Amino acid sequence: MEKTLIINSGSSSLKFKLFSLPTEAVLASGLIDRIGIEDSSVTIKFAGEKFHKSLPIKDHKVAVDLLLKLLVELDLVTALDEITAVGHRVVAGGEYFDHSVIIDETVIEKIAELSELARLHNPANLLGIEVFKEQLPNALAIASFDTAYHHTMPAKNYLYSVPYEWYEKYGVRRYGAHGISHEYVARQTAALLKRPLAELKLITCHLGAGSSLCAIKDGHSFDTTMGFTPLTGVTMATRSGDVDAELVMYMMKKLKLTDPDEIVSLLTRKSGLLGISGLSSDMRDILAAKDQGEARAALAITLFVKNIVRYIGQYYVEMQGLDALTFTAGIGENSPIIRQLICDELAFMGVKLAPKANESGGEAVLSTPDSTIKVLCVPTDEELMILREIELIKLDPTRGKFEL
Ligand SMILES: Nc1ncnc2c1ncn2[C@@H]1O[C@H](COP(=O)(O)OP(=O)(O)O)[C@@H](O)[C@H]1O
Ligand SMILES: CC(=O)OP(=O)(O)O
Ligand SMILES: [Mg+2]
Repeated sequence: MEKTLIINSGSSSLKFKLFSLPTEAVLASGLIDRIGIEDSSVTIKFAGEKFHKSLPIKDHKVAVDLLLKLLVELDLVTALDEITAVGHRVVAGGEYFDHSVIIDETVIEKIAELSELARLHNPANLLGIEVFKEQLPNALAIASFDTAYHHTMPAKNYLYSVPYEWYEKYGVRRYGAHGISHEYVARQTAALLKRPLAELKLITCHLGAGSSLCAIKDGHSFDTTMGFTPLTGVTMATRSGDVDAELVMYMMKKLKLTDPDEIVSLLTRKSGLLGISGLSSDMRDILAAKDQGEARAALAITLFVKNIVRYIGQYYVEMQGLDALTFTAGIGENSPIIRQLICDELAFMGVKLAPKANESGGEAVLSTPDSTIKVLCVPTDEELMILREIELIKLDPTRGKFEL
């Protein structure tokens, strides 16, 4: 049987799905969770069974090695070379990549070159690419980019108000991220609402360790909260979201930092929910701490919600209307309380959640029939999107060609 493996390295996790083609049946799916923090674990579901183990997973290298080992140990493959194609999610594709490509040396070089634009992700993505290339030299390997979906944004939304030459010479612009997820979620939203996607004004809220919102109009990405890098936009697990560029210089002086990487690292790894709460980067821990009366956990949640609502307001005006708001990713899919807190701020606009539907989650409409804007939950499936890219490239390999 021909097996296709899709690898999705997020900032806090490594997810994978093993598919059989042409049926697209999921043979196994797994999550290596809380990479680099306490209580990390691996969970793999296959053939009605569930394998779960808690173990320290300090970085993505350990996670990839563990995945390779478990694929064989759990008999998900008898030999690795049963896997004839591998799809990798890559976060930063910059101006180079507006579609999925077959991975070759030039593609690898460009992904490495773009590492500065996604420091938590591209190095981890490359690691997965290199390990699987070594283990499966004959398998078709493709890369699907988070940024590709946002290539449709108009200049007014992707340009910063900085000297235009910075864009022309250095590619300084908003690239966004999570595009594979936003696209999937938008399609599912239209399907659930039984309306053509092109007619809908949507905001998809991808709320995970990394979080971003996307305004979708005329069936395409119109605006998004992440920018030149995935550091900006809303409050994230360890990322600051939007800050004033001047505070970077100011804090470098105050903290006597000489290397700019150090301050970016503090904004990337020590800020967000972790920075505000001083407790954890994981929303599950923050919610539990809030229930225990921890004031800074409550404050972290308030900031998280406020920043999301601020962008919903912005996109409502930019699109001149809104048909639906869809929640996805780790927090968006699994936290009724966060969905409720966000929708409470929109109650004045006539947004109403149906409590039972919100509690149940899953792929569903969560709002009441009289809500002015539909609210939905759609569990994301970045892996299925990447699989579909592989299927298209197999049918027509010219689709996956990368030319500079
Ligand atoms: N039941 C839950 N309630 C609240 N937050 C959750 C829940 N389950 C997972 N999360 C959050 O989802 C985050 C991971 O989201 P995910 O989209 O998988 O992350 P990644 O950005 O690594 O792809 C975790 O950091 C955690 O904060
Ligand atoms: C781009 C990004 O932040 O991805 P993730 O949420 O998977 O970390
Ligand atoms: Mg993710």
